[in-house]
Amino acid sequence: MDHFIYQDNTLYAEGCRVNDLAQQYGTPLYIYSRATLERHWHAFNNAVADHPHLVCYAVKANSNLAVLNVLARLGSGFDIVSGGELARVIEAGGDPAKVVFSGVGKTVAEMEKALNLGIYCFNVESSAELEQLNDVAGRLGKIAPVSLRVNPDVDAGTHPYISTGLKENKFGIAMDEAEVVFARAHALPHLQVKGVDCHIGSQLTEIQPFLDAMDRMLALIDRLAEQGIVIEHFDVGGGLGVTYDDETPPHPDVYAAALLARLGDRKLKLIFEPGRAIAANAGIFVTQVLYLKENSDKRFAIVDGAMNDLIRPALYSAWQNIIPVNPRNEQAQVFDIVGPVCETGDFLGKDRALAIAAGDLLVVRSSGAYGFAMASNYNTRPRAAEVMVDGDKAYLVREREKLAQLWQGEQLLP
Ligand SMILES: Cc1ncc(COP(=O)(O)O)c(C=O)c1O
Ligand SMILES: N[C@@H](CCCC[NH3+])C(=O)O
Repeated sequence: MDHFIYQDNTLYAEGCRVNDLAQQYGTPLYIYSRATLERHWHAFNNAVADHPHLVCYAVKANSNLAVLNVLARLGSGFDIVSGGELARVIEAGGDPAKVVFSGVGKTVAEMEKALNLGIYCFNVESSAELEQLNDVAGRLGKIAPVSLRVNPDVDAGTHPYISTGLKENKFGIAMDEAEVVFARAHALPHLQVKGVDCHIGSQLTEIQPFLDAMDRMLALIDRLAEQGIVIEHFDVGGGLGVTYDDETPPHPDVYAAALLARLGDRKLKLIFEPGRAIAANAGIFVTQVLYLKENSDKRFAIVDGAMNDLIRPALYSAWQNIIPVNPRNEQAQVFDIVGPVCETGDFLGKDRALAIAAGDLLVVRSSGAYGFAMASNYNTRPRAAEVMVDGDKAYLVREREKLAQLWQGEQLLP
């Protein structure tokens, strides 16, 4: 069930009118639906049913504290990639014992913090990181739980910028080195080998690449067992795609069933790191049309939201649906929806057929993941406010930045 639907010619976010939220909090504005976040998380968690597992929401997709808090209350785990994300998970009430720490560049300070909090596992991405983690753990008198992220060299069939599982990508340990690095991890005194991890990319709409990666990982796990290295969990990463346009990604039930079938009778605990599948369609981005403008071959709608707020169209040529909050019963015309930022790449959508006038509100759908999380202050624009709706209530979960806040900590020369 969609929680962003029209009633009486006006768009609602759950029980709240988007017009009212835009009026109250101003635009550009992100709106998230608690019910959708919960439904998506349960869809994942229920898909794996009673097989031992942990759903670790990928915080990078949307790290708003209220979003994290909604998921923490469901008992979610979290996949983090920085000390900042770890701090936010803790602030939001997340359980550090359900945190996995991914990323190719963990610093000593981040390792210390995570060890002191007692996270579930470090997903280690190189031999150098492994040695560093062993040293840090030894210094703190701790044993670091580790999983090695192995690069399976499979083509995820997604945008090259968000494909991570090919051998030319910077992520993970090469398959042909994996056994040597596992043996080293096993031998190091301040590490405990727990798992094998892989993540092959984002916005995957087919199951096959996941299964190809899994087959390679399971073969590795079997070879490790022969060497006496017992693996407790297999972290399948994130990457399950969503529908932005006409994509038909597998439902979590189908995806999980396919993975479980591949597992056979192995007793491995499964860890999932979904980000987009939970957050993308739980959020919308609301922007107001400032001006309409026409030149000899293009019609533009200049809106108050821009690439600094939502960079996916500019960065990946990503297509996200753009709809009016109050549809007009008039002839549609074709517009490029562009922001005020001084870049030709500053567009939210191109060639969209819409009936609109200055002052109208537009919604960019599927903006809950990699929307606000990738926002910047480019062109010294304050970042948008964020609102969470819960039935007919709405909560401001992050204020719009004020210009003065942008200058916090900045100084003139003496
Ligand atoms: C290690 C890791 N885990 C999980 C994710 C989340 O991916 P997605 O949002 O596609 O589920 C990412 C991002 O691609 C990632 O790099
Ligand atoms: N930011 C990307 C996804 C990257 C996933 C992070 N590993 C997107 O918006 O599609």
